[in-house]
Order: sequence, then structure tokens, then C-alpha cells
Amino acid sequence: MALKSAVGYACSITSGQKHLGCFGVPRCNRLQCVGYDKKSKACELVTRAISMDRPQLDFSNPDWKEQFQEDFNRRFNLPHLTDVIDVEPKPTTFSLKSRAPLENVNGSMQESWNGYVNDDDRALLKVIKFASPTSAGADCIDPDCTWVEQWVHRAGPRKQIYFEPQYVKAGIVTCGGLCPGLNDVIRQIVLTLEKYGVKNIVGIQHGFRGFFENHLGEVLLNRHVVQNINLAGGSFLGVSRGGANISDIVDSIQARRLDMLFVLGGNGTHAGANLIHEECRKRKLKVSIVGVPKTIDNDILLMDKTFGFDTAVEAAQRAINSAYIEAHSAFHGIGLVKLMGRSSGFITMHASLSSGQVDICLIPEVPFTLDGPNGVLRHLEHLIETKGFALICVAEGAGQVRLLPDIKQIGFLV
Ligand SMILES: Nc1ncnc2c1ncn2[C@@H]1O[C@H](COP(=O)(O)OP(=O)(O)O)[C@@H](O)[C@H]1O
Ligand SMILES: O=P(O)(O)OC[C@H]1O[C@](O)(COP(=O)(O)O)[C@@H](O)[C@@H]1O
Repeated sequence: MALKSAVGYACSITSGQKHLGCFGVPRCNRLQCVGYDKKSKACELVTRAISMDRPQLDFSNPDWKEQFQEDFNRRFNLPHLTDVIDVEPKPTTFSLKSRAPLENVNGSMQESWNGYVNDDDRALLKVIKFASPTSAGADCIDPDCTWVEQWVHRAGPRKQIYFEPQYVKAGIVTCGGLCPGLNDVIRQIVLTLEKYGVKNIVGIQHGFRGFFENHLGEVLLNRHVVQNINLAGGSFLGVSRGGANISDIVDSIQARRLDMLFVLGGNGTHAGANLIHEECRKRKLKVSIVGVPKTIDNDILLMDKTFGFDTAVEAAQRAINSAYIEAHSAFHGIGLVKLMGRSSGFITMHASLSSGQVDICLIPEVPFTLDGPNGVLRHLEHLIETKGFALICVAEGAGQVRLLPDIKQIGFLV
């Protein structure tokens, strides 16, 4: 985490692509990120569901690759904090010296402590070059599956920061539903802020509500307070849903003299964070709004893994094991486990792969048929005939279009 930057993700999505009678393999489907949209000179903090919809490209045009890359760079470019607020750089107070020093060949210790992330560092988004559109899991841009480099910003501590840690007041708020790992994130934000030298850290209670309900006071946070909160579930600060008045929140941010606000939450929370940022900009406040995406679904493109995902996969193992035992013991038993994931199958796919017991895995990303020679039911029949039992693991959103063809119209799919 770098104090200078409101946001910065740089990772790659890797989706396991082992075949296990899986009816589909999730590709990165939903992409949500918070960033500064450089193109619009206003540099707004934008919370957006960026679809992987590609620009209309004419592949017969020899320049199509450049056009694609231009568009990609435009969408993934993050302007610098200094493009948004008027702040001066200063040397970082984040010390890399807690890391072991490197030894020179002659045994002496190196004087330089290289280890900061350069603003121009990039991570390669797609690491597989598919030879053909029919390669397993192929995700091609053009019909020939041409390799196109897609680079994104690399996250990490920078040599320069833009706030004076000793004067900074930082706030942390957790909104929306619960997700395993919230306390770990709160704890780590506090520990890292302290590492930079920030002493004034507060928690806002029960989501955005804590900004405008007077009986919900600030919670003072420091390493002693947060030391063991990762051992408990839920959110140490409490969460809430429900309407929030952005102007009231920003009034409160102003009154509390917050310089930075770490907002942990999902889609709704980030929509709120975006509006808070816009309002701060309108009022010319030098406040950094930092979005920390929370989803157990792991369906955020620029992140290797979202927090809570591992726990969800691990917790699913117990259900899968129990269903396996039931199915295995019963005559022609069929075990059916439904896991979370309304529009993403990462939890179901990873839980299925790691359990080693699942015969059929159904996820929302990949359409399937129930009937017919290639349908799920025929395969199920085959399993019963051959091994005598079967275990199915299904993501809650799998096949929803089949069950309710008009579902798009009522807004469940975005
Ligand atoms: N479109 C929106 N604009 C502004 N604030 C929003 C919006 N959607 C949700 N919020 C706020 O974000 C908080 C959390 O949103 P919610 O949808 O409940 O959870 P999540 O962040 O997990 O999607 C709510 O307290 C709500 O006030
Ligand atoms: O029914 P709801 O509350 O709208 O949410 C369902 C979604 O919430 C989840 O259970 C968890 O999603 P998040 O972790 O992104 O909040 C998803 O698996 C599911 O798609």
C-alpha cells in the first residue's frame, strides 16, 4: 500500500483450467476497478464495471493491434495523484530496511535498498499465448488468436509519497455485507500506516452510517488495538447497508479532518466511494479515497485473488465432503452442493478442483444443456451406471438463464 496513491492494482488473473468433467471454466468475467480516468481531464475517481467488451475492431486493418492496445491503455491507465489533487512529493517514510540487506560479492552489505516500485513498472495481464481459438480456455482477440501484450500498473510502495504521515488522519470504514478477512485487512492497513509514521488512525463504525449517526463514535486504531482482530470473524468496525447521503458523509469527513479514507466494500460501497471522491473534489478537499474491493467471488480482473475467496473455498470443502460421503454410501446416490457465486464460478471451480471428489461442476460463465446426448443429465446417468454415484457442485448462478430466460430484463445479469 502506498500512501501517495489512491488506488493501484497490478496483478494478473489466472484461472485454473484443469479439466474435470467441469462444464466450463471461468474466465475473468466481471471487472470492477476503481481508478482515475485520465482521458477525461477531470480525472474523476471512477467506480465502474468495465466489461471486457472490446472496441469494434476491423481485423483486416493492419493497425488493429495498435488500436486495441490504445484502447486498452486508455481504460487501464491510472493518472497520478498529483493530477487530481495539489500535493507535493516527499521522500517516503516507509522503510525497506526491515528487509534483509543484500550482500555484495565481497561480502559487504549493499548501501542501496532498491525495492520500491517504479511508477513505470507494469505487470503483464495475460500470460498465456493461445495458439488457436480452440485451445483450452482460449480467450482470443482476433480470429487468429494473435498475441497482444496487455500491461497494467504494478502496485507497491513508491519512493515518494504525497502526504506528511505525522499530520495525516486516516479513516477506515467497512460497508456492505460481511466477507472473511475484513479484520485482516483493517489490521494490515493500520500496521502499514503506522509503518509510514501515521499516528492518527480511526475506524468509522457500521459503514457509511457511522459518518452521520452521532451515537456511532470514531474508534481509535493502533497496532495494540488491532493486534488480534484477525482471529475473530466479522468486521471489528461493524458493517451496514442502506442509504447514505454523500453530502453528509463529506461534511463529516471535513469535520473530522480526515486526509485519507480507506473504504472496504463491494460494488455499492465503491459507487459510494466514487461519489464521496467527486464531492471532495468539488469542495477542493485534499482527501484520498482508497477503495479496497471486497468480494469472496474473486471476480475482479486486476487482482490475483480477492480476500475472503480462499476462506470460501476452504469452507466449501466441508459441504463437498459431507455430500460425497452421503452420495457414496447411498445406492445410486447423487450429492448436490450449491455454492455462492451468482455471476462467477471461481469458488465452485476451485472448490471442485481442490476436493478431487466432484464429478460435475456447473458455473454461470459457461452455458450447458440439461437434456440431450451432451446434456448434464445424460452424463449423470452415465456416472450412476458406471461408478454408482455422483457428486455435483453448482454455483448459485449456474444455468440461471435457462431457468428464467427473461432474467436479463429484470436486471439480474449485468
Ligand atoms: N449507487 C450507490 N451510490 C452511493 N452509495 C451507494 C450506492 N450503492 C450502495 N451505496 C452505499 O454503499 C453501502 C454498501 O452497499 P451495499 O450495496 O449494501 O454493499 P456492497 O458494497 O457489498 O455492494 C451502503 O451503505 C450504501 O449506502
Ligand atoms: O443475493 P445477494 O445478496 O445480492 O448477493 C449474492 C452474491 O453475493 C455473494 O454471495 C458474495 O458476493 P460478494 O462477496 O461480492 O459480496 C455472491 O456469491 C453472490 O453472487
